[in-house]
Amino acid sequence: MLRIGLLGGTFDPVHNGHLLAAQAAHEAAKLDEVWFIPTLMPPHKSQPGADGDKRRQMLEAAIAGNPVFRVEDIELRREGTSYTIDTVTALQDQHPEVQFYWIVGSDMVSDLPNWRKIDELADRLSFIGLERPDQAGDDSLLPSFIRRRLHRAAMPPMGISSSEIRRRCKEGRSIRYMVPDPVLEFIQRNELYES
Ligand SMILES: Nc1ncnc2c1ncn2[C@@H]1O[C@H](COP(=O)(O)OP(=O)(O)OP(=O)(O)O)[C@@H](O)[C@H]1O
Ligand SMILES: O=C(O)c1ccc[n+]([C@@H]2O[C@H](COP(=O)([O-])O)[C@@H](O)[C@H]2O)c1
Repeated sequence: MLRIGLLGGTFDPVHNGHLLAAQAAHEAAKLDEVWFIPTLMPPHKSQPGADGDKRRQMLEAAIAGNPVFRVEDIELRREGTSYTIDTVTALQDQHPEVQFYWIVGSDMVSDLPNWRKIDELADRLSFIGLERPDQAGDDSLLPSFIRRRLHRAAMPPMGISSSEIRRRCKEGRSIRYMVPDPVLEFIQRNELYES
């Protein structure tokens, strides 16, 4: 059975922290592939700054050349709020032969109990929760049905966020080495995040 990790996010824009997170999950959980899933409308955030197609193009540019990374635009093609349960249900229907894992950043693990239909989601797949090697995540506060389905994967801390990148662009500061060069070129060419 193919083992595929799903990394959902706004990716506004994708940055090196996302790529390292995908790589760490790939290695720790012995995944065959990681699929990046850009949200159309994130459940717990304001609307993205860049439109879905531009965020998808930046992702494609970021992962080019890595045969085990792929962009899955299922949420961009579905109207309304991008709930993970809807995405996972659809992907499992389309790929019954695949074992899926949902990858979550260390800051997101404690939020899992608030996700839509989290009990059904935890029945459908396991989670890979990234954690800093020097700072183990405290899972004792999570409900046991989530804890049972949570695998931890160590990742060297990388203090980069999309909001920091957008802030830097607005201030005219450099984001070089925070995003892959093709993403930097795309942002500059399209004058993204300048206002
Ligand atoms: N630097 C990072 N290290 C590890 N995981 C990350 C990092 N940045 C984001 N993630 C994880 O990647 C997923 C998608 O994140 P998202 O697209 O919201 O990026 P973000 O940088 O957190 O964005 P924003 O700053 O706009 O909130 C989430 O699970 C998030 O926890
Ligand atoms: O389905 C939910 O209720 C839910 C609540 C919060 C976050 N998520 C998903 O988690 C991923 C990361 O979220 P975010 O807010 O960091 O972009 C993204 O794919 C979201 O759709 C999903």
